[in-house]
Amino acid sequence: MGDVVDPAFIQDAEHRPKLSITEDDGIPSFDLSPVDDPGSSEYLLLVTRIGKACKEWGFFQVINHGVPAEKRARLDGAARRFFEQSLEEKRKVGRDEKNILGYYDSEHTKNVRDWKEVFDVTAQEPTFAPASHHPDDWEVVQWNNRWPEYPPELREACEEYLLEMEKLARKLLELIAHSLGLLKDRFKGFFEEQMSFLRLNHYPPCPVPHLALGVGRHKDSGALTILAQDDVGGLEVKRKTDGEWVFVRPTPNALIINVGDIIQVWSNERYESVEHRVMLNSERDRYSIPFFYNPSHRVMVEPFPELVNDREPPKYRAYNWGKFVASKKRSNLMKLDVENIQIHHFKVEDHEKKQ
Ligand SMILES: O=C(O)CCC(=O)C(=O)O
Ligand SMILES: [Fe+2]
Repeated sequence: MGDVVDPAFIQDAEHRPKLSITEDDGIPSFDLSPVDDPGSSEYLLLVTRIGKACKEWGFFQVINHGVPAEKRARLDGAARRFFEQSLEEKRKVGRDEKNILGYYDSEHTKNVRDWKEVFDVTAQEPTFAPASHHPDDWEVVQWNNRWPEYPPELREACEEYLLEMEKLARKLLELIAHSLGLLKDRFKGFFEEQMSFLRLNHYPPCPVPHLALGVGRHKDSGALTILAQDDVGGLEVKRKTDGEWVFVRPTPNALIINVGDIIQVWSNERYESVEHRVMLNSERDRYSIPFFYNPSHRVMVEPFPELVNDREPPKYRAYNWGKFVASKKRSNLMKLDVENIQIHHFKVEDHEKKQ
């Protein structure tokens, strides 16, 4: 990315990272092996702990999650080989307005450019999505994956890893449903015709890690994210108790889970989607692979009636997931100088609530 740093990458002073890192015990960590034995006391304990972590942190880490290490290693290797190529090669599978998937290197978060390059792969081929953000336009388009010639194993590595991610996401949502007192399969129907996707992230070394970020502070807008990070580290989570940015120490083969905005709305804010960001460093390349578990574009996202009552009326109005994504993509692509669409735009204000 050159020696002279493009000002587009520079964060406002208040959002710049502190390079000395804050570590407390960090986000909670769980062994997921009891998941295959529902009804056992270990399973119930896990449900309680996951509920607590979702409430207190919005983030947790899991080990013994059932995703085979060799599948992760294979994808990691393929991702590194893909990003090693020249920009010209990578741009052959570059994203544009029509083709939303594939490679790009100029994402902005809150209008500051992220120091990273990515390759996006959809979980369901094809993925159906609204053609536009216009509320009256119900035309649906298809998103298809773009596969580069090199490395040839990338496609299969993504496809087999995606199946593992879906399996794990379903299990995690069952645990989360239990923890909210909902039926185990309460979330399931929303993910038929899902809009989930896998993102391969590469953060090159940065000459100004004190001024720029790999990903600026943000919340994930989908339901659930499952993140694999390498051993370099850089992810920071905003601690709910005091707003401090807390470093997420890399743990070999662990996966990091966070609840997204959709779970915040579904749960009527019992659980909150938490801000996070990615710090850079001047020496090492960092790679990470988030899987974003997203429902069908048809889904109207709103608080579950089971979690709403007279004392806790719905905190959000229903919104359509597909249109939400379409509005977000539009403002990202056009770099509109307005705030991106956010769930708080659907928030029921206090004065609108029934007394
Ligand atoms: O790379 C990471 O550790 C996190 C990336 C992330 O938060 C995102 O892509 O939404
Ligand atoms: Fe994120």
